[in-house]
Amino acid sequence: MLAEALPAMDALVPEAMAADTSGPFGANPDSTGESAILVTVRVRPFSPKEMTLMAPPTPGRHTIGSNVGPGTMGSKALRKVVHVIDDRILVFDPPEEAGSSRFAPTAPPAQTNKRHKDVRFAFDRVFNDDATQQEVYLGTTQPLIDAVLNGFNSTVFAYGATGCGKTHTISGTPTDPGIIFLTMKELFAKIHQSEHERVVEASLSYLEVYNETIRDLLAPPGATTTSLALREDARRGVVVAGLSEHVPATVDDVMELVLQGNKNRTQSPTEANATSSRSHAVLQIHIRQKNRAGGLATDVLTATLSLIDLAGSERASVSRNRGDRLLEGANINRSLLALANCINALCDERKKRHIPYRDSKLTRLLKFSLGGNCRTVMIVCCSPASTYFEETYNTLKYANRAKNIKTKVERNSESVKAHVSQYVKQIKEQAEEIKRLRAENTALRAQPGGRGRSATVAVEPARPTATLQLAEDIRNALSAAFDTVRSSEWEHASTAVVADACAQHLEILAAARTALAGDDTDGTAIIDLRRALEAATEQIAGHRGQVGRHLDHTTLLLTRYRRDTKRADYPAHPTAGRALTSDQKYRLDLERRALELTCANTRLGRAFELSQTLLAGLGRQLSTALAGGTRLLDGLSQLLDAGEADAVNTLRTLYHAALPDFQTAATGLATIVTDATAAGPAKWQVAPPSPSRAVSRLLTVVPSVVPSSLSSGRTSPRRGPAPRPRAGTTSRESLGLAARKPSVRPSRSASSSAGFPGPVPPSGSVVKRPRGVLSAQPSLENLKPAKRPNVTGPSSLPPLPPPPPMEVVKSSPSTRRRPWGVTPLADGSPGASDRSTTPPDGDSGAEQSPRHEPPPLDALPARSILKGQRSAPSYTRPTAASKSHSQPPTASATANRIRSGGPVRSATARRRSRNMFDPMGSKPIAADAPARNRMSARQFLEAAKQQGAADPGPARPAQSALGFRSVQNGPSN
Ligand SMILES: Nc1ncnc2c1ncn2[C@@H]1O[C@H](COP(=O)(O)OP(=O)(O)OP(=O)(O)O)[C@@H](O)[C@H]1O
Repeated sequence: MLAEALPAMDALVPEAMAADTSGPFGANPDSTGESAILVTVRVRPFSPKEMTLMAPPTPGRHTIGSNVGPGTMGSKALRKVVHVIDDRILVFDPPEEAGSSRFAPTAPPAQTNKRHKDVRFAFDRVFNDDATQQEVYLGTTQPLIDAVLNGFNSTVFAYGATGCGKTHTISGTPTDPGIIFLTMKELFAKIHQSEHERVVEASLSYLEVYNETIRDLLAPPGATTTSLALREDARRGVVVAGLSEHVPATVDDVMELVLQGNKNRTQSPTEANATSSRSHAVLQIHIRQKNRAGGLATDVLTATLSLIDLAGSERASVSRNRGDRLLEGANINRSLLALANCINALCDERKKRHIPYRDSKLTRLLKFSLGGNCRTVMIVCCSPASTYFEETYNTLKYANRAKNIKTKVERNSESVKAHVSQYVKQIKEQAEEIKRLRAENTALRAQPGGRGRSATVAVEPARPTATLQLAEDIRNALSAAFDTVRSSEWEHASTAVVADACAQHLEILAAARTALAGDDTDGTAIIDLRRALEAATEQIAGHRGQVGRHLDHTTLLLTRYRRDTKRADYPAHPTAGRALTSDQKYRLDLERRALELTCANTRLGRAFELSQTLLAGLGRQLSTALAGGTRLLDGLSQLLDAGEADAVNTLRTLYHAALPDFQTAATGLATIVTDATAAGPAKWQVAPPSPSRAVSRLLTVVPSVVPSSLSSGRTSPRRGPAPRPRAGTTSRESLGLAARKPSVRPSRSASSSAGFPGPVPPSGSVVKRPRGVLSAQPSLENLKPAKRPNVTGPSSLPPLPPPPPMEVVKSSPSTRRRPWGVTPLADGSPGASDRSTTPPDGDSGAEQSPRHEPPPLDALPARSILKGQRSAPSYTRPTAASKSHSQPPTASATANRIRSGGPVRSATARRRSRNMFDPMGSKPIAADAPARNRMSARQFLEAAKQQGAADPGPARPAQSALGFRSVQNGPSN
């Protein structure tokens, strides 16, 4: 009859309610990761007390307790206010007769004046009073177990008025266990099943919220149990500080802990419920799992399953509580009201911006279950009796509202990159386990009948030799299958490591390319560098493609081989199940486990070995990069030695752009070497290579290359115009540095036709940089013009002749000559200007400045020019006294030291700079490269000679060997 009435009932259900019933488990997230809270209702049977107030008893009706007698009908007569229609729909307070007529259409309608609410509710699942614990478990919590094992947080909470069956549903009784036990049983069974593939760690905590304080229900003896603090953690959500965590090994351990916690839970008899829970109890199981087979990066899945038994709401008038009970009741009601407010706000788009979670401890605890990353199931418990009329109605209303709450579900997966030292640890652990398993197996083999095994395994009568043979065959098949797997895994692991390295390489190159992208494109060397970088990127991308394909292939092979191992195992054998003794099965299990571990170990070993090799390779690459960097620095310092203003400005920019890359490379190198060192010796597999000598050497020089200001928030280089010379100093022009304004870049043809800009030092002279240029190395902002005597005001000065990039003094080793305009201080360091200083040879005729007189060109060895002040006599080398208030070493000196690995330049470095003027020094110079890059020292001198002879005029634009033009404008009026 009920079934006949159903279509009619369906038609009566409002659309809005019916719409939410799609799919029994709305807890599954949709494509946006949103998951509606699954709301289920459980109607408990009438209690014996309620039964006594009811009449007449319905035959076959379920009651709580078996010795319930028929009740009497009177003024206090109870009626049933909740009618379950089907597993989705219930009706609250239908008119008794109308309700009856609905269920029994043939019955005549009775007359009644009483108004009934007659509200129909649709939920994701409705359990009638005859539903068993198992049914409730299957319909609510069971689907969450897979979710938890897949890394999704999940919560189940029971909600309802006092005495409506929340504790019964969540905890149950020893004879009729509830959701906690059933969940744990299945969870642990699943963990056990996957133990060969995954390492699963389960821990458990149990707390109660009593009178707005949080107490640990499983606190170790002596530990404080009261008032634990709640904290919010961005990663783990809400965390209770100081809560004890327990690691149960079996489901029995879990039950023992839960029972112990329940004993500690605050429970008191009330008018409404003899075993009323006076607190909200929260049991949390934290699962953390990762694959046994370690790879380069291991995915770690974490999830928390919370099972919550809320305290029930109660009306003081009904419960007639006094004293402590009254206070408890008030607190319970307050927190449940806060919960109801949160539910309201979560369902109301206008209020969604502020959810009042902070109003109670309970709502703070449930914050992520209601509005966060969690799949949530709400079990609403209600009594069918009319004594609970208001409570049940309110409960159902809130439950109906809660259906609209959506949580955002995300998988808690984090990828943990395996450190080389982790491989070592894992390999060691697994090697020990293999050893132990093999030893156990051997011991078992040595004892026919398997009597040596643990007492838990029953001793079975010896089987005929045929079964022994069968076991042996299976064992051989297993070994063979695992051998294939092992070699395949070996290859797979290698490919995976290479693929990973490729990806990292590409990342590094991409970063370098981005860094270069913003550079001054006029520097040909930079353009070439960028091209080289792009070519390398393409090459590696191609390589990665190949490796990727290979990886796919090895993955396929591996899957196939692993399937073969399963086939070789004894459960797959048609007769093995019956023929083998449990001892034999046990041994085969051991064998399989040992083989699995051997495979994993081989794979790890391979990954470790390859990682080490790649790290060493990367170290080498970085050291090459650093060496390239030092050559770049060297080139820059040479250009700076040339003292041309445009070159200085451009190079300053380039130089500062290069420094951060340099620092990154240096830091990367340091990390690699630290990693390689930290890995420690892995004697049984491969010894980690010690950092190469080159790498160590580079490490020692890195700090001197990267200015300390960079590592501690570098002050940004001055990129604007150079500081104006202070009054009393000579203008830039007078120092031979070009004015900034007319920074016209030369065309290529102009640059090739232009020659050496200024005079060349005479034979037997050494070239000295004007004091102040590169005075503090390597940051160019320290570049200041040397102080010159303030001869006249700028406006009265006639145009100056082109200034020399370097100052020249005689290079007689015995004679220490001061450069023009520089007087050594008493301590021997270069000092103030001194016009009275005897000018160098050949300077005597110069009216304005003797230093402008070109010395005989051919007298100067090319090396002297190219090396600048490096070959200067002791003047440039500071004395002990000057070192003490020390200038940092010059850029070229540092670069030189890095390049040569010490204070002495290598023969190669000297030869290179003698033969070819390649400021970047990092690439072979192509035959068709621009002339400025191909100019040898000899050509350089020739050009300079011609230029010097052809046009010594003072106002000629100067052109450096790199093509940067220094425009000599003369003082402006
Ligand atoms: N489905 C059911 N089947 C049999 N007995 C039930 C069922 N639900 C509840 N009971 C019984 O009803 C009584 C009250 O239930 P329970 O203690 O679980 O209520 P509660 O909602 O937890 O109350 P409180 O909020 O006060 O703790 C208990 O004796 C319990 O065994």
